[in-house]
Amino acid sequence: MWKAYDTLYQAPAEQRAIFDHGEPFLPPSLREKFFEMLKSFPKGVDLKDTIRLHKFNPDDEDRMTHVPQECRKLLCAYFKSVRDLGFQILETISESLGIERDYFRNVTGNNPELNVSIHRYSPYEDAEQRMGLPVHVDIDILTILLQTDDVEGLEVKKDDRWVVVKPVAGSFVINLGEVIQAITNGKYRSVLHRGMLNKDKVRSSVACFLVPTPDSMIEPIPHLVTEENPPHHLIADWATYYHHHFAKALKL
Ligand SMILES: O=C(O)CCC(=O)C(=O)O
Ligand SMILES: [Fe+2]
Repeated sequence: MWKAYDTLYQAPAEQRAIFDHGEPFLPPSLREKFFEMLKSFPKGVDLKDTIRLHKFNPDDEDRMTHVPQECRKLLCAYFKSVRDLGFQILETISESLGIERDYFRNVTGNNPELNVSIHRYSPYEDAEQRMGLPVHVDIDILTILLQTDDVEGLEVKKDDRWVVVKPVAGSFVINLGEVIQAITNGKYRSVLHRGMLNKDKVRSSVACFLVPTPDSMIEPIPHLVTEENPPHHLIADWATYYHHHFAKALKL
């Protein structure tokens, strides 16, 4: 994957403009408001560059003519494996809940498409302004994250403290997204996290997001809803849920 990363980042601006979705994966109606909000973010935000592949279907290599030819095969092979790993983890979670193995995959529309964020965090001296990616939870089903082996930066909130997720060579970080939390009615929780800059090294990460199809209903598994534990989240199709999430985040 790192070879493909280099190819993507070395691509000339005109070519990058074609394959890079550019802005975050937002509902179109909220884009303007989001960009306004971005202006108020701390300076450190400018020190992260992100290439975004939106609705990336690794089964569709032949139709991927916008992606640099030299890394097309590699990207498809990598994201196919990563998607499979994600589906396997979902099956394991299903087993732990006593539901059919392919429950999550089915209720989220069996989506072959992924969203991908390929981050490059530049080094930054000023310790006060080190954040590259602001605090958030992933608004997807599940995220499979590859990070540079030897540079720390990812932090998760645990018991009101920020804890560094130390890179382990040859491993992925798995983040549960808000969709898992909604479907399991809080039994599995998504975690607050952020991406910090390093004082003297570049840090890179590749986040692969499993997402529902727009018309999938996001609703809790019936046996996880009780009188004491009513539904925690909005029950709606994914397009509505997604819009609602960002509207709330942007305080609309
Ligand atoms: O760079 C990282 O380690 C975090 C990336 C991330 O959280 C995201 O893209 O949602
Ligand atoms: Fe994230």
